[in-house]
Amino acid sequence: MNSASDVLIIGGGAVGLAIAVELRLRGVSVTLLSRDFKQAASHAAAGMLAPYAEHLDGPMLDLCLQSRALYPDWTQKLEDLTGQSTGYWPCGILSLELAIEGSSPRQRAHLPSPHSSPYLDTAAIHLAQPGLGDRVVGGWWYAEDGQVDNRALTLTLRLAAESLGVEMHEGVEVLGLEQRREQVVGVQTSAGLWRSPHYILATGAWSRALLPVPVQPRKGQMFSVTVPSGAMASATAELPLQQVLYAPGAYIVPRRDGRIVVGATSEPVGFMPGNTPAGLNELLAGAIAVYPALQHFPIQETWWGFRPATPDEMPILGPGPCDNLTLAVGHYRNGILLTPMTARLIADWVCHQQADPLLAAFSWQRFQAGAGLLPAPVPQPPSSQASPPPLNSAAMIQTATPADPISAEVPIASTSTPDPKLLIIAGRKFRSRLMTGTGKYANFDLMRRSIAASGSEIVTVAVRRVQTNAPGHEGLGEALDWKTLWMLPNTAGCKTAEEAIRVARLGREMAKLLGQEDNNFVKLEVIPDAKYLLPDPIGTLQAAEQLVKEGFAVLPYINADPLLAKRLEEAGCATVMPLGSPIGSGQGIRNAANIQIIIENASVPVVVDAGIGAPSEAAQAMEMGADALLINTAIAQAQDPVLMGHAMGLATQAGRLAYLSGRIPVKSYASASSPLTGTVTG
Ligand SMILES: Cc1cc2nc3c(=O)[nH]c(=O)nc-3n(C[C@H](O)[C@H](O)[C@H](O)COP(=O)(O)OP(=O)(O)OC[C@H]3O[C@@H](n4cnc5c(N)ncnc54)[C@H](O)[C@@H]3O)c2cc1C
Ligand SMILES: CC(=O)[C@@H](O)[C@H](O)COP(=O)(O)O
Repeated sequence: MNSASDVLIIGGGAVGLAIAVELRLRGVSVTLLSRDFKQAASHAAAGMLAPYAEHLDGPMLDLCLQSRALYPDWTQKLEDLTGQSTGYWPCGILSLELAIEGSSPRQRAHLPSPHSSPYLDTAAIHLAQPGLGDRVVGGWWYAEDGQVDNRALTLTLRLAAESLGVEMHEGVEVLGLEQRREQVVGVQTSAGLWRSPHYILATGAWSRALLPVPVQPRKGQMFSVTVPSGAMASATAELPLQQVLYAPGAYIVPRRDGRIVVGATSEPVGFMPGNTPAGLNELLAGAIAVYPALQHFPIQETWWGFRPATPDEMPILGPGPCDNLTLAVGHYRNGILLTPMTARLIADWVCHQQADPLLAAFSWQRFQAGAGLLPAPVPQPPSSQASPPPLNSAAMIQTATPADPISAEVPIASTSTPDPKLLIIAGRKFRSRLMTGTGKYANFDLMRRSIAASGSEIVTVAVRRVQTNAPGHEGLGEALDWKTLWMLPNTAGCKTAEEAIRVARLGREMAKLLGQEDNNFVKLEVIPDAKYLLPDPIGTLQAAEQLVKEGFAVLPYINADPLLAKRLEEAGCATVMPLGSPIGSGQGIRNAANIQIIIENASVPVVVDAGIGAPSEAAQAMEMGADALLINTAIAQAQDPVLMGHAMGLATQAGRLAYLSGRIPVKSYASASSPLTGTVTG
């Protein structure tokens, strides 16, 4: 076992390194473990310091402005410590407005300036920056924004950390945090167990592997060119670009050493590595439109990186869910800019347990409760009308009252960490992870009470059957309270992509008519096969691509095919919904291995849909790491649907909590529960 210093930092990107330096300067001993410096977003970034050009607002703007203000002294201090340049350059940023192709540039209206920065019209902007393309019709001059050479900065931070005596271990991967009650008691790593009094998580886009924080990778591709000597302004041998050009299609960041860095795509493709022709094409076209001379500059390098994105695009900073765990993750697009302020705030917290008021807006707990939630997430004990069989109440997990729904996520007697993560689909937040159906119920009253008992917030409705008043569906649209439930129109009954697209559009209208104006969700089912009700993968992909283009949040029902799931995710689907076994079969999870692969690779929520027959199977899917479930037949056709709804709701929660807790490994042999040594003989 390795005994670390006062503080153990996990992650050696700019954020982890800067915190290490700041803590050492305050006399704290620090160990830093990092898997791979080269994979860090800090290495891949463009290094813009752009709170204005990025159009930030609220507490995020405050944080970024304070961080930008720290940059001159902070970089000077690092340069004094190491003798190395950070490439900090307060060069200003020109944020450009482009005419839409085909429209008259003169007719293009511009947005008001967000920070009373000067707007430059067409003539002024071409004067301010010679060589701009014809499509540039104006823009804002943000004199206080600038840049730092992020690679030079991270190198300088590493040298500073080393020279200050930070114990750094590059190439060490942290595999898991060992938690006991509200304490981290150690970290399991590729180089053994480490213990420390305090831990800081600074693992960027990879944070979710260690803690269930809502951080997702958002890939960005980049390239760089070098300015050829012939392109220097001849009289002065000056570089042709002296400021950052920030445009909708691409940004262009000239470095002082003659490189020009161009970025960046923004792709929700998980951790898929590599530059792609489409990505580079997008950047090349965007950059050449802004600054045409660039098309003749030799390409120097192409690369990519993963931004750590949170649902609200703000970082997660400050105390974590354990007493001795501090979080500094999720800096998304502005982590280089936010590095000095993050280091200062985190060091204040660790050294003095002093939380700057600004930190409140960046707490991990903001994802636990609050805005955007529908109000009925708790599985409700069945009402007296449901005539439940006698239950041993002492054996039941207690649930909270409806007035306290969030606490019901955790069994009351438990000391485990509550699930900090909401289910987020297409930006909409839900507390319940169980979706339910509306078919096959004996009557609407039973349906309403079963859904309420399950705690489900998302309820799917077969658009075609409602529209045609199919048996059991007459008046179904009006039978549920859509003020408290979120409608998921589905395309059941559609055999082809074309039909499904048509029905999805009808579903959107139906949701509107029933009061959900902003509901763009559709559960996409393309099912040509009546016997097994298996979905058509090709038709599903085709329909999904079209519906995504039309602005739908598409939740496709699929066989558990990992490659198809990835293709659908790449096409922009909001979830993937692999079936456990055929619809209504009650066979449970018959394809666990493939569902596991889908879960491991998905960056969108994975909803296990269809075939679940019993609560143990619901729990099984959630224990595997599914984000949510959809269950219809097992509830609607149970002998007591209301009671079964309740059971399924609890099983979904139990499975989720078990997944978050981390189950013990399966072993071939027994291991005694009490010590084998030191026992009394006789
Ligand atoms: C293409 C691109 C352009 C960008 N441009 C800008 C910009 O212009 N301006 C700006 O301010 N920001 C920009 N960003 C965002 C910025 O780069 C990030 O927000 C910031 O670098 C995050 O820093 P970090 O230290 O938190 O994470 P990272 O730099 O990603 O570092 C995380 C480190 O943790 C390590 N790690 C992860 N898991 C483990 C584990 N289990 N065990 C051990 N080590 C682990 C990783 O190996 C990595 O070294 C850009 C990002 C990208 C990808
Ligand atoms: C209602 C619905 O969408 C079903 O088609 C879904 O697939 C659930 O399947 P089970 O009825 O097997 O739970």
